Amino acid sequence: MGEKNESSSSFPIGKTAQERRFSYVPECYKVQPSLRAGSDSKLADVPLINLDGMSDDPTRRSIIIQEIANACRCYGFFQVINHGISQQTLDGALSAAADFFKLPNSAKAKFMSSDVHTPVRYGTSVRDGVDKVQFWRVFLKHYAHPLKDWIGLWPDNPHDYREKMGEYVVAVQELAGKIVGLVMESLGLGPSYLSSKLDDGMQVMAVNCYPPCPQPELALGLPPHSDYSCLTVVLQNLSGLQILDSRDKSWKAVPFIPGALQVNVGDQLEVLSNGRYKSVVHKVTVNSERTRISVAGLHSLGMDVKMEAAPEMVDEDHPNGYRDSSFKDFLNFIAKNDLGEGRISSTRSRFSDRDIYHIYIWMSAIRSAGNKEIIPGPICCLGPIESHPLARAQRERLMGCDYEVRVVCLCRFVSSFYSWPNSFGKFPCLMLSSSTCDLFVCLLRSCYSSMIVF
Ligand SMILES: O=C(O)CCC(=O)C(=O)O
Ligand SMILES: [Fe+2]
Repeated sequence: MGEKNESSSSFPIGKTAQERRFSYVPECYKVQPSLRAGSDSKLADVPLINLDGMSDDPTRRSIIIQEIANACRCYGFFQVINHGISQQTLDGALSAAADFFKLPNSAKAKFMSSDVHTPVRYGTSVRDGVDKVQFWRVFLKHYAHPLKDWIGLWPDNPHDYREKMGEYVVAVQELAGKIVGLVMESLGLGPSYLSSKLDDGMQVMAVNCYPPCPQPELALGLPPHSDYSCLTVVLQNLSGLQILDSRDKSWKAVPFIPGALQVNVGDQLEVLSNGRYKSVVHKVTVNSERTRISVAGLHSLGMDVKMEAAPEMVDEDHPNGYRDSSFKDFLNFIAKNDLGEGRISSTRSRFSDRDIYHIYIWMSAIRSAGNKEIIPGPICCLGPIESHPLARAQRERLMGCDYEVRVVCLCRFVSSFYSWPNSFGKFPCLMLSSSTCDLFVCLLRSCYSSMIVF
Protein backbone atom coordinates (compact mmCIF):
# COMPACT_ATOMS: atom_id res chain seq x y z
CA MET A 1 0.00 0.00 0.00
CA GLY A 2 1.46 3.36 -0.93
CA GLU A 3 2.04 6.03 1.60
CA LYS A 4 -0.59 8.67 2.08
CA ASN A 5 0.22 11.88 0.26
CA GLU A 6 3.27 10.57 -1.52
CA SER A 7 3.91 13.46 -3.81
CA SER A 8 5.19 12.84 -7.29
CA SER A 9 4.44 14.45 -10.59
CA SER A 10 4.77 11.05 -12.22
CA PHE A 11 5.51 7.48 -11.21
CA PRO A 12 7.88 5.35 -13.32
CA ILE A 13 7.08 1.84 -14.60
CA GLY A 14 7.28 -0.70 -11.80
CA LYS A 15 6.52 1.94 -9.17
CA THR A 16 3.17 3.30 -10.24
CA ALA A 17 0.26 3.81 -7.87
CA GLN A 18 -1.78 1.08 -9.58
CA GLU A 19 1.02 -1.48 -9.30
CA ARG A 20 1.62 -0.60 -5.66
CA ARG A 21 -2.10 -0.58 -4.90
CA PHE A 22 -2.20 2.91 -3.41
CA SER A 23 -5.18 3.64 -1.18
CA TYR A 24 -5.72 7.00 -2.86
CA VAL A 25 -5.42 8.45 -6.34
CA PRO A 26 -2.36 10.71 -6.65
CA GLU A 27 -2.74 14.11 -8.27
CA CYS A 28 -1.09 13.07 -11.55
CA TYR A 29 -3.82 10.46 -12.16
CA LYS A 30 -6.73 12.85 -11.82
CA VAL A 31 -8.31 13.43 -15.18
CA GLN A 32 -10.14 16.60 -16.11
CA PRO A 33 -13.72 16.58 -14.79
CA SER A 34 -15.39 16.41 -18.22
CA LEU A 35 -13.65 13.09 -18.89
CA ARG A 36 -14.31 11.43 -15.55
CA ALA A 37 -16.63 8.47 -15.42
CA GLY A 38 -20.07 9.68 -14.34
CA SER A 39 -21.93 7.24 -12.13
CA ASP A 40 -24.99 8.05 -14.25
CA SER A 41 -23.55 7.03 -17.62
CA LYS A 42 -26.15 5.25 -19.71
CA LEU A 43 -25.74 1.86 -21.31
CA ALA A 44 -24.89 1.90 -25.00
CA ASP A 45 -27.51 0.20 -27.18
CA VAL A 46 -24.75 -1.10 -29.43
CA PRO A 47 -25.58 -3.85 -31.92
CA LEU A 48 -25.01 -7.43 -30.91
CA ILE A 49 -24.37 -9.34 -34.12
CA ASN A 50 -24.83 -13.09 -34.35
CA LEU A 51 -22.18 -14.33 -36.78
CA ASP A 52 -23.69 -17.80 -37.08
CA GLY A 53 -23.77 -18.75 -40.77
CA MET A 54 -21.53 -15.89 -41.92
CA SER A 55 -19.38 -18.20 -44.08
CA ASP A 56 -21.76 -20.88 -45.34
CA ASP A 57 -25.26 -19.44 -45.49
CA PRO A 58 -25.70 -16.74 -48.18
CA THR A 59 -28.99 -15.46 -46.72
CA ARG A 60 -27.52 -15.15 -43.23
CA ARG A 61 -24.40 -13.57 -44.69
CA SER A 62 -26.30 -10.78 -46.39
CA ILE A 63 -28.31 -10.08 -43.20
CA ILE A 64 -25.05 -9.94 -41.21
CA ILE A 65 -23.50 -7.58 -43.77
CA GLN A 66 -26.49 -5.24 -43.41
CA GLU A 67 -26.15 -5.33 -39.62
CA ILE A 68 -22.44 -4.63 -39.86
CA ALA A 69 -23.00 -1.74 -42.27
CA ASN A 70 -25.45 -0.19 -39.85
CA ALA A 71 -23.19 -0.73 -36.83
CA CYS A 72 -20.14 0.74 -38.56
CA ARG A 73 -22.07 3.76 -39.83
CA CYS A 74 -23.87 4.58 -36.60
CA TYR A 75 -21.46 3.52 -33.88
CA GLY A 76 -18.11 2.38 -35.28
CA PHE A 77 -18.59 -0.42 -32.80
CA PHE A 78 -20.46 -3.70 -32.29
CA GLN A 79 -20.29 -6.92 -30.31
CA VAL A 80 -20.29 -10.38 -31.85
CA ILE A 81 -21.51 -13.77 -30.66
CA ASN A 82 -21.25 -17.17 -32.31
CA HIS A 83 -17.90 -15.97 -33.59
CA GLY A 84 -16.40 -19.44 -33.64
CA ILE A 85 -13.81 -19.02 -30.87
CA SER A 86 -14.44 -21.49 -28.05
CA GLN A 87 -15.09 -20.36 -24.49
CA GLN A 88 -12.10 -22.45 -23.45
CA THR A 89 -9.80 -20.46 -25.75
CA LEU A 90 -11.25 -17.16 -24.51
CA ASP A 91 -10.89 -18.18 -20.85
CA GLY A 92 -7.36 -19.45 -21.50
CA ALA A 93 -6.23 -16.09 -22.88
CA LEU A 94 -7.82 -14.19 -19.99
CA SER A 95 -6.29 -16.47 -17.35
CA ALA A 96 -2.84 -16.38 -18.99
CA ALA A 97 -3.03 -12.58 -18.98
CA ALA A 98 -4.21 -12.41 -15.36
CA ASP A 99 -1.46 -14.80 -14.26
CA PHE A 100 1.18 -12.71 -16.00
CA PHE A 101 0.13 -9.55 -14.18
CA LYS A 102 0.17 -11.37 -10.83
CA LEU A 103 3.90 -12.11 -11.20
CA PRO A 104 6.33 -10.16 -9.02
CA ASN A 105 7.90 -7.09 -10.60
CA SER A 106 11.21 -8.87 -10.99
CA ALA A 107 9.63 -11.30 -13.49
CA LYS A 108 8.06 -8.49 -15.51
CA ALA A 109 11.04 -6.15 -15.37
CA LYS A 110 12.78 -7.53 -18.44
CA PHE A 111 9.86 -6.42 -20.61
CA MET A 112 9.63 -2.92 -19.14
CA SER A 113 10.17 -0.27 -21.77
CA SER A 114 8.80 3.10 -22.69
CA ASP A 115 9.99 2.81 -26.30
CA VAL A 116 6.81 2.44 -28.36
CA HIS A 117 8.76 0.69 -31.13
CA THR A 118 9.63 -2.33 -28.96
CA PRO A 119 7.74 -5.45 -30.18
CA VAL A 120 7.15 -6.88 -26.68
CA ARG A 121 6.83 -4.44 -23.84
CA TYR A 122 5.38 -4.01 -20.40
CA GLY A 123 4.29 -0.52 -19.45
CA THR A 124 1.99 1.49 -17.29
CA SER A 125 1.22 4.69 -19.08
CA VAL A 126 0.82 5.89 -22.60
CA ARG A 127 4.39 7.22 -22.43
CA ASP A 128 5.94 6.35 -19.08
CA GLY A 129 7.67 9.15 -17.27
CA VAL A 130 6.82 11.68 -19.98
CA ASP A 131 3.08 12.19 -20.12
CA LYS A 132 1.49 14.58 -17.68
CA VAL A 133 -1.55 12.48 -16.81
CA GLN A 134 -1.17 8.85 -15.82
CA PHE A 135 -3.72 6.10 -16.16
CA TRP A 136 -4.77 3.28 -13.87
CA ARG A 137 -3.57 0.54 -16.18
CA VAL A 138 -0.74 -1.92 -16.56
CA PHE A 139 -0.20 -3.49 -19.97
CA LEU A 140 1.81 -5.98 -21.93
CA LYS A 141 1.86 -5.30 -25.66
CA HIS A 142 3.23 -7.79 -28.10
CA TYR A 143 3.27 -8.35 -31.79
CA ALA A 144 1.51 -11.57 -32.69
CA HIS A 145 1.27 -12.23 -36.42
CA PRO A 146 2.75 -14.29 -37.92
CA LEU A 147 2.93 -16.14 -34.63
CA LYS A 148 6.15 -18.01 -35.35
CA ASP A 149 8.03 -14.73 -35.78
CA TRP A 150 7.04 -13.34 -32.39
CA ILE A 151 6.01 -16.06 -29.95
CA GLY A 152 9.62 -16.74 -28.98
CA LEU A 153 9.86 -13.16 -27.65
CA TRP A 154 6.74 -13.40 -25.47
CA PRO A 155 6.91 -14.11 -21.73
CA ASP A 156 7.58 -17.77 -20.88
CA ASN A 157 6.41 -17.16 -17.35
CA PRO A 158 3.63 -18.12 -16.59
CA HIS A 159 4.65 -21.38 -18.26
CA ASP A 160 1.45 -21.66 -20.31
CA TYR A 161 1.30 -18.01 -21.44
CA ARG A 162 2.60 -18.69 -24.94
CA GLU A 163 0.37 -21.70 -25.48
CA LYS A 164 -2.87 -20.11 -24.25
CA MET A 165 -2.33 -16.65 -25.70
CA GLY A 166 -0.98 -18.21 -28.91
CA GLU A 167 -4.15 -20.25 -29.37
CA TYR A 168 -6.28 -17.13 -28.94
CA VAL A 169 -4.26 -14.87 -31.26
CA VAL A 170 -4.40 -17.36 -34.12
CA ALA A 171 -8.17 -17.71 -33.70
CA VAL A 172 -8.76 -13.97 -33.45
CA GLN A 173 -6.55 -13.18 -36.46
CA GLU A 174 -8.73 -15.53 -38.51
CA LEU A 175 -11.92 -14.02 -37.10
CA ALA A 176 -10.74 -10.45 -37.75
CA GLY A 177 -10.00 -11.41 -41.36
CA LYS A 178 -13.57 -12.73 -41.75
CA ILE A 179 -15.12 -9.66 -40.15
CA VAL A 180 -13.04 -7.33 -42.32
CA GLY A 181 -14.31 -9.33 -45.34
CA LEU A 182 -17.90 -8.63 -44.23
CA VAL A 183 -17.07 -4.95 -43.67
CA MET A 184 -15.53 -4.70 -47.16
CA GLU A 185 -18.66 -6.22 -48.69
CA SER A 186 -20.77 -3.76 -46.75
CA LEU A 187 -18.82 -0.99 -48.51
CA GLY A 188 -19.35 -2.67 -51.87
CA LEU A 189 -15.64 -3.45 -52.18
CA GLY A 190 -15.73 -7.26 -52.31
CA PRO A 191 -14.84 -9.62 -49.46
CA SER A 192 -11.16 -10.05 -50.28
CA TYR A 193 -10.41 -6.38 -50.87
CA LEU A 194 -7.99 -6.25 -47.92
CA SER A 195 -7.31 -9.97 -47.39
CA SER A 196 -3.74 -10.16 -48.57
CA LYS A 197 -2.78 -6.86 -46.95
CA LEU A 198 -4.16 -8.05 -43.62
CA ASP A 199 -2.57 -11.49 -43.98
CA ASP A 200 0.74 -9.71 -44.44
CA GLY A 201 -0.19 -7.10 -41.86
CA MET A 202 0.30 -6.53 -38.17
CA GLN A 203 -1.57 -7.98 -35.23
CA VAL A 204 -0.62 -6.23 -32.01
CA MET A 205 -2.04 -7.61 -28.79
CA ALA A 206 -2.62 -5.01 -26.08
CA VAL A 207 -3.03 -7.15 -22.97
CA ASN A 208 -4.44 -4.76 -20.39
CA CYS A 209 -4.85 -5.04 -16.63
CA TYR A 210 -6.81 -2.43 -14.66
CA PRO A 211 -6.30 -3.08 -10.94
CA PRO A 212 -9.01 -1.97 -8.48
CA CYS A 213 -8.83 1.80 -8.02
CA PRO A 214 -9.62 3.37 -4.63
CA GLN A 215 -11.33 6.44 -6.15
CA PRO A 216 -12.53 5.25 -9.55
CA GLU A 217 -14.46 8.46 -10.19
CA LEU A 218 -11.19 10.45 -10.35
CA ALA A 219 -9.07 8.36 -12.70
CA LEU A 220 -9.35 6.49 -15.98
CA GLY A 221 -7.86 3.22 -17.18
CA LEU A 222 -7.36 4.70 -20.63
CA PRO A 223 -8.10 8.20 -21.93
CA PRO A 224 -10.44 8.84 -24.84
CA HIS A 225 -8.86 7.65 -28.04
CA SER A 226 -9.59 5.78 -31.21
CA ASP A 227 -7.46 2.85 -32.31
CA TYR A 228 -4.99 3.28 -35.18
CA SER A 229 -5.94 -0.19 -36.44
CA CYS A 230 -8.23 -1.27 -39.19
CA LEU A 231 -10.25 -3.34 -36.75
CA THR A 232 -9.75 -4.04 -33.05
CA VAL A 233 -11.26 -7.13 -31.43
CA VAL A 234 -11.47 -7.00 -27.63
CA LEU A 235 -11.92 -9.82 -25.13
CA GLN A 236 -12.68 -8.79 -21.54
CA ASN A 237 -13.60 -10.29 -18.17
CA LEU A 238 -15.67 -7.34 -16.86
CA SER A 239 -17.35 -4.22 -18.14
CA GLY A 240 -15.48 -0.91 -18.11
CA LEU A 241 -15.36 0.26 -21.70
CA GLN A 242 -17.27 3.41 -22.63
CA ILE A 243 -17.84 4.68 -26.14
CA LEU A 244 -18.68 8.16 -27.29
CA ASP A 245 -22.10 8.13 -28.91
CA SER A 246 -21.67 10.42 -31.90
CA ARG A 247 -25.44 11.06 -32.09
CA ASP A 248 -25.81 12.82 -28.76
CA LYS A 249 -22.09 13.23 -27.96
CA SER A 250 -22.40 11.45 -24.63
CA TRP A 251 -20.40 8.63 -23.12
CA LYS A 252 -22.19 5.29 -22.95
CA ALA A 253 -21.09 2.19 -21.07
CA VAL A 254 -20.76 -0.94 -23.19
CA PRO A 255 -22.72 -3.79 -21.57
CA PHE A 256 -20.77 -6.90 -20.65
CA ILE A 257 -22.06 -9.97 -22.48
CA PRO A 258 -20.31 -13.19 -21.46
CA GLY A 259 -18.70 -14.91 -24.44
CA ALA A 260 -19.15 -11.91 -26.74
CA LEU A 261 -16.24 -10.07 -28.35
CA GLN A 262 -16.19 -6.34 -28.93
CA VAL A 263 -15.27 -4.97 -32.33
CA ASN A 264 -14.03 -1.40 -32.86
CA VAL A 265 -13.75 0.33 -36.21
CA GLY A 266 -10.22 1.77 -36.20
CA ASP A 267 -8.66 4.75 -37.93
CA GLN A 268 -7.35 2.76 -40.90
CA LEU A 269 -10.87 1.67 -41.77
CA GLU A 270 -12.11 5.23 -41.44
CA VAL A 271 -9.40 6.29 -43.90
CA LEU A 272 -10.11 3.42 -46.33
CA SER A 273 -13.85 4.17 -46.32
CA ASN A 274 -13.10 7.90 -46.74
CA GLY A 275 -15.10 8.66 -43.61
CA ARG A 276 -18.21 6.59 -44.36
CA TYR A 277 -17.32 4.60 -41.27
CA LYS A 278 -15.87 6.46 -38.31
CA SER A 279 -13.42 4.99 -35.85
CA VAL A 280 -15.08 4.77 -32.46
CA VAL A 281 -13.82 7.04 -29.69
CA HIS A 282 -13.60 5.07 -26.47
CA LYS A 283 -12.18 5.26 -22.97
CA VAL A 284 -11.80 2.79 -20.12
CA THR A 285 -13.24 3.39 -16.67
CA VAL A 286 -11.98 1.65 -13.53
CA ASN A 287 -13.75 0.16 -10.53
CA SER A 288 -12.88 -0.20 -6.86
CA GLU A 289 -13.53 -3.91 -6.49
CA ARG A 290 -12.21 -6.19 -9.18
CA THR A 291 -9.24 -6.33 -11.51
CA ARG A 292 -10.37 -5.92 -15.08
CA ILE A 293 -8.45 -7.73 -17.82
CA SER A 294 -8.87 -7.03 -21.51
CA VAL A 295 -7.05 -8.47 -24.49
CA ALA A 296 -7.29 -6.12 -27.46
CA GLY A 297 -6.11 -7.39 -30.84
CA LEU A 298 -5.26 -4.49 -33.14
CA HIS A 299 -5.33 -5.68 -36.74
CA SER A 300 -3.77 -3.36 -39.27
CA LEU A 301 -1.78 -3.20 -42.48
CA GLY A 302 1.96 -3.91 -42.33
CA MET A 303 4.39 -1.67 -40.49
CA ASP A 304 5.33 0.45 -43.51
CA VAL A 305 2.22 0.02 -45.63
CA LYS A 306 0.22 3.20 -45.93
CA MET A 307 -3.56 3.05 -45.71
CA GLU A 308 -5.33 5.38 -48.07
CA ALA A 309 -8.90 6.01 -49.08
CA ALA A 310 -10.08 3.35 -51.54
CA PRO A 311 -10.46 4.96 -54.99
CA GLU A 312 -14.01 3.54 -55.07
CA MET A 313 -14.82 5.65 -52.00
CA VAL A 314 -13.66 8.90 -53.56
CA ASP A 315 -15.67 10.97 -56.04
CA GLU A 316 -16.77 14.56 -56.57
CA ASP A 317 -19.29 14.37 -53.75
CA HIS A 318 -16.82 12.61 -51.48
CA PRO A 319 -13.41 14.17 -52.01
CA ASN A 320 -10.57 12.44 -50.27
CA GLY A 321 -10.46 13.85 -46.78
CA TYR A 322 -7.56 11.82 -45.43
CA ARG A 323 -3.88 11.73 -45.44
CA ASP A 324 -2.45 8.25 -46.01
CA SER A 325 -0.28 6.81 -43.26
CA SER A 326 1.20 3.62 -41.89
CA PHE A 327 1.51 1.96 -38.49
CA LYS A 328 5.09 3.21 -38.37
CA ASP A 329 3.94 6.80 -38.99
CA PHE A 330 1.54 6.35 -36.09
CA LEU A 331 4.27 5.04 -33.76
CA ASN A 332 6.54 7.93 -34.67
CA PHE A 333 3.71 10.31 -33.94
CA ILE A 334 2.81 8.90 -30.53
CA ALA A 335 6.46 8.81 -29.54
CA LYS A 336 6.44 12.59 -29.83
CA ASN A 337 3.04 13.59 -28.50
CA ASP A 338 1.38 13.53 -25.14
CA LEU A 339 -1.62 11.42 -25.88
CA GLY A 340 -2.90 11.42 -22.34
CA GLU A 341 -4.47 14.77 -22.97
CA GLY A 342 -6.55 13.44 -25.79
CA ARG A 343 -5.13 10.57 -27.72
CA ILE A 344 -5.19 10.29 -31.42
CA SER A 345 -8.18 10.01 -33.56
CA SER A 346 -8.22 9.92 -37.31
CA THR A 347 -10.01 12.88 -38.76
CA ARG A 348 -10.64 14.51 -41.99
CA SER A 349 -8.91 17.59 -43.18
CA ARG A 350 -12.40 18.94 -43.67
CA PHE A 351 -14.82 19.98 -41.04
CA SER A 352 -17.82 17.82 -40.29
CA ASP A 353 -20.45 18.65 -37.72
CA ARG A 354 -20.61 15.02 -36.60
CA ASP A 355 -17.34 15.62 -34.84
CA ILE A 356 -18.06 18.80 -32.96
CA TYR A 357 -17.51 17.62 -29.48
CA HIS A 358 -13.90 18.51 -28.93
CA ILE A 359 -12.25 20.87 -31.27
CA TYR A 360 -8.59 21.54 -31.68
CA ILE A 361 -7.41 24.31 -33.85
CA TRP A 362 -3.91 24.03 -35.13
CA MET A 363 -2.17 26.39 -37.43
CA SER A 364 1.03 26.12 -39.31
CA ALA A 365 3.16 29.11 -39.92
CA ILE A 366 5.88 30.31 -42.17
CA ARG A 367 8.38 32.63 -40.61
CA SER A 368 8.51 35.59 -42.91
CA ALA A 369 11.66 37.24 -41.69
CA GLY A 370 14.37 37.20 -44.38
CA ASN A 371 14.31 33.85 -46.12
CA LYS A 372 11.01 32.12 -45.60
CA GLU A 373 11.34 29.15 -43.34
CA ILE A 374 8.50 26.68 -43.11
CA ILE A 375 7.57 25.93 -39.54
CA PRO A 376 5.61 22.74 -39.88
CA GLY A 377 3.99 22.53 -36.45
CA PRO A 378 1.04 23.92 -34.57
CA ILE A 379 1.23 27.42 -33.22
CA CYS A 380 -1.98 27.24 -31.36
CA CYS A 381 -4.45 24.67 -30.21
CA LEU A 382 -7.63 25.28 -28.34
CA GLY A 383 -9.51 23.04 -26.01
CA PRO A 384 -8.22 20.70 -23.35
CA ILE A 385 -4.79 20.63 -24.99
CA GLU A 386 -4.53 24.40 -25.06
CA SER A 387 -1.27 24.26 -23.19
CA HIS A 388 0.09 21.52 -25.43
CA PRO A 389 3.87 21.62 -25.08
CA LEU A 390 4.41 21.44 -28.83
CA ALA A 391 2.31 24.52 -29.45
CA ARG A 392 3.84 26.38 -26.54
CA ALA A 393 7.36 25.66 -27.71
CA GLN A 394 6.45 26.69 -31.23
CA ARG A 395 4.97 30.00 -30.10
CA GLU A 396 8.08 30.72 -28.07
CA ARG A 397 10.26 30.01 -31.09
CA LEU A 398 8.20 32.29 -33.26
CA MET A 399 7.89 35.11 -30.77
CA GLY A 400 8.03 38.45 -32.57
CA CYS A 401 7.92 36.93 -36.06
CA ASP A 402 5.11 37.30 -38.52
CA TYR A 403 2.96 34.33 -39.19
CA GLU A 404 1.75 33.18 -42.52
CA VAL A 405 -1.03 31.00 -41.25
CA ARG A 406 -1.52 28.26 -43.76
CA VAL A 407 -3.78 25.75 -42.16
CA VAL A 408 -6.54 25.80 -39.64
CA CYS A 409 -7.57 22.30 -38.72
CA LEU A 410 -10.67 21.55 -36.75
CA CYS A 411 -10.19 18.12 -35.34
CA ARG A 412 -11.42 15.48 -33.02
CA PHE A 413 -8.79 15.05 -30.31
CA VAL A 414 -5.12 15.74 -30.94
CA SER A 415 -5.55 14.42 -34.35
CA SER A 416 -2.75 16.17 -36.16
CA PHE A 417 -1.76 12.74 -37.35
CA TYR A 418 -4.21 11.82 -40.06
CA SER A 419 -5.67 15.23 -40.56
CA TRP A 420 -2.39 17.02 -41.11
CA PRO A 421 -2.85 17.93 -44.74
CA ASN A 422 -0.52 16.74 -47.45
CA SER A 423 -0.66 19.92 -49.34
CA PHE A 424 -0.40 23.18 -47.50
CA GLY A 425 -1.02 25.04 -50.73
CA LYS A 426 -4.63 23.89 -50.93
CA PHE A 427 -5.61 25.78 -47.81
CA PRO A 428 -6.48 29.42 -47.43
CA CYS A 429 -3.52 31.48 -46.41
CA LEU A 430 -3.56 34.47 -44.09
CA MET A 431 -0.65 36.78 -43.40
CA LEU A 432 -0.72 37.82 -39.77
CA SER A 433 1.68 39.77 -37.63
CA SER A 434 2.22 38.15 -34.27
CA SER A 435 -0.09 40.62 -32.53
CA THR A 436 -2.86 40.13 -35.12
CA CYS A 437 -2.33 36.41 -34.72
CA ASP A 438 -3.05 36.79 -31.02
CA LEU A 439 -6.33 38.54 -31.89
CA PHE A 440 -7.12 35.81 -34.38
CA VAL A 441 -6.55 33.22 -31.69
CA CYS A 442 -8.93 35.14 -29.37
CA LEU A 443 -11.57 35.07 -32.07
CA LEU A 444 -11.11 31.35 -32.65
CA ARG A 445 -11.24 30.82 -28.93
CA SER A 446 -14.64 32.50 -28.65
CA CYS A 447 -15.98 30.48 -31.62
CA TYR A 448 -14.57 27.40 -29.98
CA SER A 449 -16.33 27.98 -26.67
CA SER A 450 -19.66 28.53 -28.36
CA MET A 451 -19.24 25.25 -30.24
CA ILE A 452 -17.94 23.07 -27.45
CA VAL A 453 -20.30 20.37 -26.38
CA PHE A 454 -18.77 19.16 -23.15
O1 LIG B 1 -9.73 -2.34 -22.12
C1 LIG B 1 -10.49 -2.17 -23.08
O2 LIG B 1 -11.67 -2.58 -23.09
C2 LIG B 1 -10.05 -1.43 -24.30
C3 LIG B 1 -8.56 -1.31 -24.44
C4 LIG B 1 -8.22 -0.34 -25.52
O3 LIG B 1 -9.00 0.50 -25.88
C5 LIG B 1 -6.91 -0.40 -26.18
O4 LIG B 1 -6.04 -1.18 -25.73
O5 LIG B 1 -6.72 0.33 -27.17
FE1 LIG C 1 -8.50 1.27 -27.80
